[in-house]
Amino acid sequence: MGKNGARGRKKWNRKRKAEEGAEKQGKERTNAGGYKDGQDYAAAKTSNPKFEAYYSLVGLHDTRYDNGTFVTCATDAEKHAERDLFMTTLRATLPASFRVDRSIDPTIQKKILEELQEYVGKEMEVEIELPRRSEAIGGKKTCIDQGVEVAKEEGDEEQKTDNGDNKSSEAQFVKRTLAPAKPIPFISHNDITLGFQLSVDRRTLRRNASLEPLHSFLKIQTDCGHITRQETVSMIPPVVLNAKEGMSVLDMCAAPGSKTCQLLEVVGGFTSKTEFEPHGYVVANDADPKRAYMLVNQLKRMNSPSVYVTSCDGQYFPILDDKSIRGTDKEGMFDRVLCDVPCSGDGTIRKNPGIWKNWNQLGSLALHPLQLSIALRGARLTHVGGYMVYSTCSMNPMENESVVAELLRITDGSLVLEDPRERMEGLVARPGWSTWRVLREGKNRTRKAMKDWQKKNNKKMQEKRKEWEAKRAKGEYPEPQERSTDENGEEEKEKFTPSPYETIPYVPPETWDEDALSERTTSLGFVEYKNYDEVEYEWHRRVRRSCFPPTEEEAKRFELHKCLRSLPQDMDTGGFFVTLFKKVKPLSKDATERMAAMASESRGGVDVDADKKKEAAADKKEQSAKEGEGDGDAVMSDSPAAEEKKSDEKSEPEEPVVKKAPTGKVGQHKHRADLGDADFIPSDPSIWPSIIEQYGLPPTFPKEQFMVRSTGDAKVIYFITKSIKKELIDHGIQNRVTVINSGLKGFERCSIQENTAKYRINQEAVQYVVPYMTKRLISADMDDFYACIKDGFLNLNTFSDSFKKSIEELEPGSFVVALKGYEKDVAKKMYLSMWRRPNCVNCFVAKVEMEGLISKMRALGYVAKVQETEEKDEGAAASTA
Ligand SMILES: C[S@@+](CC[C@H](N)C(=O)[O-])C[C@H]1O[C@@H](n2cnc3c(N)ncnc32)[C@H](O)[C@@H]1O
Repeated sequence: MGKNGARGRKKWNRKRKAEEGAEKQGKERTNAGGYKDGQDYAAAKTSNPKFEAYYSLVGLHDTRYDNGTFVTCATDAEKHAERDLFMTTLRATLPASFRVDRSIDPTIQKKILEELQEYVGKEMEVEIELPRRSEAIGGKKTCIDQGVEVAKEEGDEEQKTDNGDNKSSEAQFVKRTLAPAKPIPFISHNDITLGFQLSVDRRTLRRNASLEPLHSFLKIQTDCGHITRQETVSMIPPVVLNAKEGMSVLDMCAAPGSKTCQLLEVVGGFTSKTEFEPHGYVVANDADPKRAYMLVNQLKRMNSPSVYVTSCDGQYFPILDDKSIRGTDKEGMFDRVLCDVPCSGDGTIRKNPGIWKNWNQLGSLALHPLQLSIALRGARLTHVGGYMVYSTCSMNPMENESVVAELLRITDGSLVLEDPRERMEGLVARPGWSTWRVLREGKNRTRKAMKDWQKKNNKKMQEKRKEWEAKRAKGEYPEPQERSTDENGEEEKEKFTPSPYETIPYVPPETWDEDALSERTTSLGFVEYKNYDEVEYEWHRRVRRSCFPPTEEEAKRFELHKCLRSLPQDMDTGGFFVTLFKKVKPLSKDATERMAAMASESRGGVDVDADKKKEAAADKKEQSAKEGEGDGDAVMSDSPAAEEKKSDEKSEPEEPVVKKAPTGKVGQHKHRADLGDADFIPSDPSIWPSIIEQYGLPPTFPKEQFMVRSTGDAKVIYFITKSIKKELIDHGIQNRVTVINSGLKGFERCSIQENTAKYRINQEAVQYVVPYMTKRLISADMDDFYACIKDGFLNLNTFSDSFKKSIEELEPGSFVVALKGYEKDVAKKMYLSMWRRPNCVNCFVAKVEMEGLISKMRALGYVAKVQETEEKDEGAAASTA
């Protein structure tokens, strides 16, 4: 592992730690620059000369939106306007957006949408706190000001107080009218729009007293899984993937999991009314086990058994295809594969202002091979006839079109691009590029080197800037500096010659003439290559052949215009890139070999070698021990080396068979039973007779689907869906990847149950047990059901006589209460896991689920008695007044 790789990993780790820390404390994310979401935007530098010069040269501002299509800018003025729009949008705060879960019960969904309309369907009068230091950067208004201005231009009087010279640290407020939320038409189901984009950012939503009712409504609905707060562009890849109920989906780089949730809502749905459990599933994988654990937390609120969370390097995700899986002999394991790969993320600059400071073109070049390798593995894992989506939140062609083009080149006709635009109403996305320029930064300046240099050159730099500003005021632009050379005529690498353009704010190009733009990038230390032959030998690992644009003939064949490329100004979002591939035939042997070679070459932030070496040693040991035994790994052939081994049993494989795909940090979390490599195994048969007897479960009860983790003392029994068990677990996936989590808790052992079985029913999977229960299941009307949804000991006298009587007939211990009329409605899940004590009962339901149940009851038309009385009192008071 090179020095840079290690440094890169450290940076990733720091970022992850910050995210995870925030997640733990229930706080929002902190970005690399140390700014919290929305915090102190005004203080963040929203300019970066290299970023701006690079994107101006590569042609980011060369197209504009005109009457529903994108056209090439014909004049410099049009390019200027495009650039201005781009920069202004990047400096404005990002509107908050969310979507309503499409899989929830239609009655509940309708009620949520009605309540939402009351909050966001009309203009809202709010008081907005202006940023404390809102002095404009480069003469522009600050983000918050602009965000509000978009909603409505009024109250300029009040605004002046803060936009002028006022640098007071007192909070200042202005009254504003916010525009209604914008529907996101392509986030819909059964012709009902389920996605919304607000006219305020998340920070304003959180901190504004007048928006508190909306904020707490969104919070409660989010906690109980009815609403997901997600960026608009992040919702696009799952829609493009077009998964259906019952399908198998692989999310290769899934954490923190917003897209996994979206996919799960679709595939985890029921295909028929007679089904007890969903047939489809999502395998959510992430190389970093810690992030995979974050994902598990995120998915908890969905209460879905249809997800299987794994942790392995996506480049090594095991290939288990077998004729018996889903009854097909076609290549591939999954109907749909999402490759939302790690990327430089410059499309997220609006919510991560630290990127302004840290943006670096070398990052994109470094990620290119890893992205390609993950996508190639994804292609191999996709069923013939299935679809794969490749997406990034980067605007850089090195991470986007160049990866797509190389993928098409390697797979040589197995993959074709499809254009999803037609079925995505309201989506504004530019065509992908068929050609682009390849540049690299001259030197990877570390932050420390930059700081040292700045310290050293501070005075000099200031003089230069003054000189340059004076020239700029006169309308003259300085000539680029001569590069300093040493006595041998070699460029002096350690001395940084300040570029006249390396100032903040960056000044837009005076002319869009290519030479002038090129001069700017050169002066900022970029080197441009016309073709791969020009790349210096020492740069071959960074600037790959695959970074270069396709030939004319290839470009015609590849149809890269079908890729979706959206810039922030197009829909007032972040920037994104999405491509839809259809797999039309199996990959060639050549492509499969390239895939294996690429994976072993790429380092991608995962110490693949260390694990492979360990595996190789273990394999050797095992192989010699098992000499003479059959090949136990036959079903799970993976690398070409393994396949070769099968076809030629006698020859030694050139590469050892990798048994378990490497993860980011194997072994770090072994102390946690819910992490690490604790597989799902069948439960001990001796526990079942008492459970069956206690809850009156019939012989049809699927005991084999109730499994335990292989470590620990099997305190919890998990419900695993039939398809996850049959298609993944029974096919040995656990031997090949670290399994983080799956299923829902079905039964939990308890010590206080004296007379009855030792296992109580857990609320998580109660809906998969209730349909089989013939004992200890009682029904309650709305009032009694509502009375049960409380913390602590509930006195039996709080219930109606008939319900009290049903409870009294039960022996102490675990039982379930079902809402009358909904006993068989598994999808609504109006069930409560309860505990009977001598004179009282307890409800074993988590607080967030309690809130969800109450909100479902409201949707079903229930008005709680207390609330009814309060409403009556309020009505009476109003009429007296
Ligand atoms: C862009 S994020 C994914 C975002 C996610 N799809 C979502 O919607 O929330 C990229 C993820 O890829 C993971 N990653 C990095 N290298 C990987 C690899 N080689 N294989 C699989 N995952 C990887 C990172 O840990 C990170 O969580």
